[in-house]
Amino acid sequence: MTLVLDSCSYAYGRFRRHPVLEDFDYRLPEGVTILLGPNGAGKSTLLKLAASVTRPDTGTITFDGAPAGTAAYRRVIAWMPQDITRMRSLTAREQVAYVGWLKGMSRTDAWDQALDALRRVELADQADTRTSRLSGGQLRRVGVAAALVHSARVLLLDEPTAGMDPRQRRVFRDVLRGLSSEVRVLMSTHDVADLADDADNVAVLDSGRLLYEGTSAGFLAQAPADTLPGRAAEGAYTHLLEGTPTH
Ligand SMILES: Nc1ncnc2c1ncn2[C@@H]1O[C@H](COP(=O)(O)OP(=O)(O)OP(=O)(O)O)[C@@H](O)[C@H]1O
Repeated sequence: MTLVLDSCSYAYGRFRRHPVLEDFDYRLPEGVTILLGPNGAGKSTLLKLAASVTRPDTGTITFDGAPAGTAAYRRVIAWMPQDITRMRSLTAREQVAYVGWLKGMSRTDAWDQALDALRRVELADQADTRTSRLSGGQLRRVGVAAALVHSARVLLLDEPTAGMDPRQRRVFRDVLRGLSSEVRVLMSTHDVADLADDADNVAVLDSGRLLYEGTSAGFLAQAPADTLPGRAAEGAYTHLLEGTPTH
């Protein structure tokens, strides 16, 4: 029972001849999977397709048989976009509750769970602050809270730790560790070293192709023998990219 992309292709409007993803197959494994890849590799596009905010040109996306775009699918999938919108007149709690309501929660549940989700990312003290007044890092925590509010089965997080200070990164990692084992996470990041150790799985995307997909241990084992201690994740990532003709 998971998120499955089957033979998906997608190209942006004016660039039909250059699809970002072509005949792309992916099955989200259990646990936390980090999605790595250089700028422009297609990570955000993949996450947007999986979140059903964008439809593939061809191919299918399903969760437990429910097609992307249906209410049943949207209810179990949470998405944190790379650029979180500041809903100007809304407070942090209202913005998180609004996402919960859009996902089918009752107003009361969404309101209650919003505060709980803000607590989990240590932002409860800013619950009544308008999102237009929050810092960039605080806004990302609102984004994480919004992904947590409706108890989704799959969290799709686009660079969730970008702009967070080191303490908040740690809080975020604790949030990941505290998730139920039934929740699967796919999150893009450029923080290879930070997260490869915490993730169960790693996927490396380059020019719309998966260069690696497997366990974190298998990923770290890709590092060349002369990699400096503590640099295995960076070594593995660089090695995988350098092994392709485009780099
Ligand atoms: N709205 C858009 N219109 C046209 N092309 C786009 C659009 N968004 C992304 N692209 C192109 O699609 C490709 C993949 O972009 P995408 O944002 O998915 O990459 P990414 O791996 O998330 O990159 P980054 O690490 O910089 O966030 C890039 O070539 C990008 O220029």
